[in-house]
Amino acid sequence: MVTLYQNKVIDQLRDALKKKKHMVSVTVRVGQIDPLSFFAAGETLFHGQRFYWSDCFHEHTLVGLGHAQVIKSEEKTKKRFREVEKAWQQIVEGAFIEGEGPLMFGGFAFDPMKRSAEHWSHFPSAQFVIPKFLLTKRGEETWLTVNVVHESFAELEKMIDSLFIIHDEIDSYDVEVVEKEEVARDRWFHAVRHATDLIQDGEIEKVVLARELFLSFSHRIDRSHVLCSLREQQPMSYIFAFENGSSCFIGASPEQLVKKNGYMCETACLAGSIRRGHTMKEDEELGQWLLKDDKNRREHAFVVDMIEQAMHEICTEVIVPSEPTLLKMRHIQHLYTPVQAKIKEGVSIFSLVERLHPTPALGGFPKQKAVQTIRDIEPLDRGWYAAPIGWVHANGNGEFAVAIRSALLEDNEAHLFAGCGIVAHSDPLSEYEETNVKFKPMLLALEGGRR
Ligand SMILES: C=C(O[C@H]1C=CC=C(C(=O)O)[C@@H]1O)C(=O)O
Ligand SMILES: [Mg+2]
Repeated sequence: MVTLYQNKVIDQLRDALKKKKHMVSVTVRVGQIDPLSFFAAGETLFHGQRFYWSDCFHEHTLVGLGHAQVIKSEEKTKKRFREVEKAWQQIVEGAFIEGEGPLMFGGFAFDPMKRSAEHWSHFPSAQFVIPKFLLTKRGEETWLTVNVVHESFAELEKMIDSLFIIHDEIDSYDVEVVEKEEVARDRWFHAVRHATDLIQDGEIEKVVLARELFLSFSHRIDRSHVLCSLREQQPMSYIFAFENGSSCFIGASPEQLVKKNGYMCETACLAGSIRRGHTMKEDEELGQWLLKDDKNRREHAFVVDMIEQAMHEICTEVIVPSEPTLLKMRHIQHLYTPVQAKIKEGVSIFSLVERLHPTPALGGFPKQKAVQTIRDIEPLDRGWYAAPIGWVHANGNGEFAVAIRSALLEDNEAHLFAGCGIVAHSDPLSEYEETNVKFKPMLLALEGGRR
């Protein structure tokens, strides 16, 4: 099925390629296409090379298919942020751009110094991709960007045609859990007690400890179905998926790391949690309790203080509300303080990410000691969990979320991750319960249910 815009994109590409630049990026306006159908349309041709992103308002959605170029870093230090930035600048400088321009999507490992698990082997210290096909939906408008490095027209035409085959609604999904294991449960409890000892001895003030659930299912996990459930069930979260080889990192995170739009930037402090109530009255009472609870307010205050300080170093006009409010997701409510600022001249989105990661909502406080403590006592490899994931446009704008409430999928298996902020008066059992609530969004989406 060849439509008007498919012809248009091919014609524009034909002209653009005459410019003999390293990469050609052409964007055309297209009609209404559901981003998830587009993701599903890439299943055969681009399996292992797809990504999906939608922001927490579900107003800005990106779907990438295929790899025009890939930026990878195995650098174990902060240099990885600059390596990625440099490689991206070179690509943008060498590109011929017609229309919106290319963007890249990808993420970073939480702590490249602690890499051990085989299941994370497809996910390096940093990896970003410039897709061959990028669908962008903002509000009611949709664009298709085609990025070409070395591709024949015949191949391109074939690919484009295959992407516009209309897919039926993604319907219900029948899978059963055949195995469920709480990975290193006892060692996690031990780590929490160890952390509270360190805090009480004054060694450290806060540390976030994560645990892992391993699940295997009766059938291969269908990534489009999981995204569809997440999109339906978590309307206030960033929805993301990043395929790499046979693995896919996927999730629905309520936590923004940073957004840059020209000179303006936003970030958010999200820490301190309680479940949702069964009735409106109970929900309201739980929320009020959370707003006043000392232990949760401490967890939250570390994040606000660190982010405020980091922002003052690279921004001006930093606005931080004096009191947190509640951010209510389907299963959980959090203490939430949004932050806005004006970025100083020359500060890129990469420097913002480098400065902020990991905030005390994911690492702890002080930062270096917290990361070292996690490295020493947490019984798992976080891989890309709790690390920055997001996009950067050729114009320097971009947005990153913190990849929590997430899972790593391979075939019929899933590794789920959830953590909690440990402070002086943390009770191991309540922290354990808190992580159980944080597992729920992914569990529900994987099981395909509607609880
Ligand atoms: C580390 C996670 O959550 C963080 C974000 C919000 C609230 C948190 C908390 O209350 O402990 C955590 O700091 C996770 O979901 O895996
Ligand atoms: Mg907590």
